[in-house]
Amino acid sequence: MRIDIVTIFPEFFGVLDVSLLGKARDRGLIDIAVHDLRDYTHDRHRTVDDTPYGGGAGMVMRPEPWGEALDEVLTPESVLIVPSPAGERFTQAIARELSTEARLVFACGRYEGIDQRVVDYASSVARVRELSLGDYVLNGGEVAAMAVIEAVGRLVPGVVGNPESLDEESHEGGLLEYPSYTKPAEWRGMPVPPILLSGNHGAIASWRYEQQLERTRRVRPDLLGDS
Ligand SMILES: CN1CCC[C@H](Cn2ccc3ccc(-c4n[nH]c(N)c4C#N)cc32)C1
Repeated sequence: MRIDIVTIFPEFFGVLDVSLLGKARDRGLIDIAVHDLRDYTHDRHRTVDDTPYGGGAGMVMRPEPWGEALDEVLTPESVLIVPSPAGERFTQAIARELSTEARLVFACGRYEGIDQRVVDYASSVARVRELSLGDYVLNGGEVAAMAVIEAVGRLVPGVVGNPESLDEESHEGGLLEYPSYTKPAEWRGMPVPPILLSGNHGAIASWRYEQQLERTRRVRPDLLGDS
């Protein structure tokens, strides 16, 4: 998978050189390139924003630099992901969809957002998905892009050592994950649930499924279609 990120804060993505995704990059499973939007400006001040038509607070990101940047990184097979509070809610199902794509491009906006004509133009040359992390307002798209890249990247075959672990985690199969325990068998007076020490793998699987149902009913009844 090839990932291109366009942003005015390229240094924000330095963390992608470490941890699981860093190893995936070293192993050639994921190729990530970060592009500074200001490299696609041509004025002395490398200006990326301007005042909004129609008035209103804040500044809007100019279309010209974005057009030049996306001309360079978008291909017909790309999916352009535009983080936005007005986007569709990002979910594990969308992460799975995106993990099968060959090329992802992230357009990280700032200020009050990107001139709408950039998304409109990009939609004529590639698939575009405006995605939201959730119903709250961030200051830009970088945090959301990082979250999507991590959620998608870990689903790329070969990135996670034990692919079976991906099947039992939260939001796979529509349920939250079961609670996990490790040594010691008792800690601060709290024992590990005895079933987990029984060696009875069928009973352990049943207990874990019941734990998933109970936790989902308690914390996220909406996932079960309950109001
Ligand atoms: C006051 N204004 C309102 C409009 C957005 C302005 C900041 N901003 C500029 C670009 C941009 C991209 C994403 C998000 C964002 N916020 N919340 C989420 N779930 C997001 C996601 N994905 C926010 C963003 C601030």
